[in-house]
Amino acid sequence: MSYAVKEMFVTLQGEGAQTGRASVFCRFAGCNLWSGREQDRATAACSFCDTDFIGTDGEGGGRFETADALADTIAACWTSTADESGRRYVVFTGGEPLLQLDDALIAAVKARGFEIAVETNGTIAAPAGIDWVCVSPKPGGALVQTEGAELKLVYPQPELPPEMFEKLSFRHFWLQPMDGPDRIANTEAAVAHCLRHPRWRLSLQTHKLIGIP
Ligand SMILES: C[S@@+](CC[C@H](N)C(=O)[O-])C[C@H]1O[C@@H](n2cnc3c(N)ncnc32)[C@H](O)[C@@H]1O
Ligand SMILES: Nc1nc2[nH]cc(C(=O)O)c2c(=O)[nH]1
Ligand code: SF4
Ligand SMILES: [Mg+2]
Repeated sequence: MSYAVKEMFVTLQGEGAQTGRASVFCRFAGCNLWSGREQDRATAACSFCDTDFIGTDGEGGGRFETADALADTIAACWTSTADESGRRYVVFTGGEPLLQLDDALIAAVKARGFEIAVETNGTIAAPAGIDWVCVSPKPGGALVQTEGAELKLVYPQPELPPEMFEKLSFRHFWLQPMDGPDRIANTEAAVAHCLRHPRWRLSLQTHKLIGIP
């Protein structure tokens, strides 16, 4: 199958337990919970998205006809900045990456020495072979992927109180303040929740704080 990639770049993972880690970000085009058009935002299943994932016109984006072609581009992206001491790491995100990430692409990036992470809304089961699954539940999408490395709940979402998720099989439980007009109040509320409920830790979008992608 072919793959539609909005953009690809090297940066530090900004969120969750892998914060600070050098990563290739491969952002797939398209999502199952929002069209990506502003006129559809209010009625979308996920309405607070901070990302442009429409099309393939971003930096490093494009259409890739084969898994090998995309994996070669990911590997070239890594070597454009990192030395070859190993620790190759690719984060598949989007949009919703599990609409496109398949066994062939997993095998192709693994063959090039990458550890694989995915950022998903949890509405599609993750294929085998992903090393780090981060699930971020959304109100308009039934949760199918109920285990993984970390659950990162954007906070607050009145329909999704943190208690709903505490029994699920994740190693880390994060509250990430919802960015947007209420970011400061949302951050205060997330801090207050983490203080009262120590199972939850605060995840800040550190890349935004320091102005990197
Ligand atoms: C753009 S999404 C793409 C991956 C996938 N569709 C998902 O929702 O997890 C990447 C991460 O950003 C988070 N995110 C999106 N909009 C946000 C916002 N306004 N404030 C904080 N986090 C946000 C998502 O919850 C997810 O953890
Ligand atoms: N630096 C950085 N870290 C991130 N972690 C998750 C992101 C995403 O949009 O999926 C993201 C992103 O867009 N940039
Ligand atoms: S599910 Fe993820 S990519 Fe899709 S609209 Fe929501 S935050 Fe954005
Ligand atoms: Mg982002």
